[in-house]
Amino acid sequence: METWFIIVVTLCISFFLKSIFDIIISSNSKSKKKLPPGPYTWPVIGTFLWARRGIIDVERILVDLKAKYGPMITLNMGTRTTIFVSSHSLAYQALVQKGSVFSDRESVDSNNETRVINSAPYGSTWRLLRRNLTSEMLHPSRIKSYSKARAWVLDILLKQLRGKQDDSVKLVDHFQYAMFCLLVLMCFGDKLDEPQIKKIENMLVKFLLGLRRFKVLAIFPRLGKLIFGKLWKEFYELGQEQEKTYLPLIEARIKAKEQKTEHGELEDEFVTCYVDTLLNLEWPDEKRKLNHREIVGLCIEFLTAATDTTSTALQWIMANLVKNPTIQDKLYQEIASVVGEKKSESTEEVVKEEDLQKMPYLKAVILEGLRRHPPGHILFPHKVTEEVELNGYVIPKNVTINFMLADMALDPNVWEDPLEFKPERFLVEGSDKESFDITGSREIKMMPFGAGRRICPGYALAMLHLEYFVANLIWHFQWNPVEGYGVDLSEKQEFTVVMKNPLRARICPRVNTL
Ligand code: HEM
Repeated sequence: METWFIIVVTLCISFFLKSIFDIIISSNSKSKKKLPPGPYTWPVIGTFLWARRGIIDVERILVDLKAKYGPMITLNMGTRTTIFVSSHSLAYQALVQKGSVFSDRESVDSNNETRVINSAPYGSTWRLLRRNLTSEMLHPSRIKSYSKARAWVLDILLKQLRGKQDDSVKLVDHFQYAMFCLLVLMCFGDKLDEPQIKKIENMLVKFLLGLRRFKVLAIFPRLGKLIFGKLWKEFYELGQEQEKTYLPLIEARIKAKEQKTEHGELEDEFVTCYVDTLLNLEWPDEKRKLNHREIVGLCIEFLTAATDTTSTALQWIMANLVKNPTIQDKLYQEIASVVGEKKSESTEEVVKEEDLQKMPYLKAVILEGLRRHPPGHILFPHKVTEEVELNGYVIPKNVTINFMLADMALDPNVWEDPLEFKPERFLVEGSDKESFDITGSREIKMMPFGAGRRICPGYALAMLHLEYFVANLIWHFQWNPVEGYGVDLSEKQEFTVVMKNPLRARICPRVNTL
């Protein structure tokens, strides 16, 4: 009896909220145009049901719904209306041609305490933080200044792999650790020891894995604290732990810089790190520098955005090379021909960064990996700055728009044999050159890094990391499947979409006699 009562009351509240919500949406809309079509979802109940589903689940449902409703679908997810776009040309119109309108984000924090690039609304805070990252950290000259750091990390990775040549090695753990070594150095400017890096890695992985559960706290921020007290406590404690770890690193950096400046010139080794750039930054409206908590938030964003995405992509690419020995062999031949040419000049047998430009097939392998297995399947949610029309439908200011990038990358109208791993598709016909515009500025065929004003600012760095590590992993080892344990390309949603059964491979050091 009690349960029935609760269900009936919930349905009534749901229905009431839905009606109110529909009225608000339609009265806010200035034009007579309609929202894109979509199935009916109950408010409140719908919110919880959708929040419990993973992205892969939602994606599957949407791919089915596409046949009925077309490339733009509206889902009423309880208190929020969400539009999903799965067409390349509509994504291009929205993100590139109408980029100034489609580049807003949902404000996740009403107190405006968390100021990070990804969740900043399209405006001055976003512009300041994004410009700082792109011009101070991701400028080609700064990226180049970290080449010694990349060589240091490559050495760590190769040593780890040489020492663990049994079949049971979970390779992604090594890829992830390597990315953390590199990005922690770029962030805090100090080579930390293994236990410190592992601590940061574990903390961040715990946070990322918890994100799906923590999502519910953001749906009803005030109520969430009361209803999900235990979850809130876990979230809060994790935040405290991160602050406790990062604050001393920031303070150590300030001290180290002061001491070096006191003793004259900063050393060659002293490459500007992300924390240095943030310490120099000032909020123009408030005329004050960033406080240390704000810097911690931006460091967490930097590490989150750059480590998990890249190690996930690296694992998918290596998995496809293990599965396709002919492709692996062709890639090895390309690397051998470039390194072979330089053999007389160099005694070290690593693939150097400057050699990568001469390897179009390598780039094609990386692009095919990102097409077939983009680490994120749906872009971070966008919003519009004002009501706008797209494809004859209205997009009101307060709805969320999701772009389904994985679905676009598998569209058989754009990609021949979309499920096949075929790097050749990225080589220009009749030549061995690769020329694909990953930014989508001329046309969008796939967009693993997004497109338009919110495009991933780290795409060039990510491509360099992938090319450098894949080239060296193939140059130093032959990668074979483990007997009785095939390469399984099933997916699983974590922070990114990862391999459900992580890659295991038999790796044999190569004797590179050129
Ligand atoms: C394979 C590696 C990577 C992939 C696949 C990837 C993908 C993406 C995607 C899909 C977005 C959302 C774009 C949008 O909303 O329209 C994004 C945003 C972002 N990425 Fe990446 N990313 C990668 C590596 C990196 C790296 C190395 C960095 C930094 C060093 C970085 C920093 C960011 C930031 C700060 C944003 C937010 C941009 C904004 O809202 O303006 N990412 N990334």
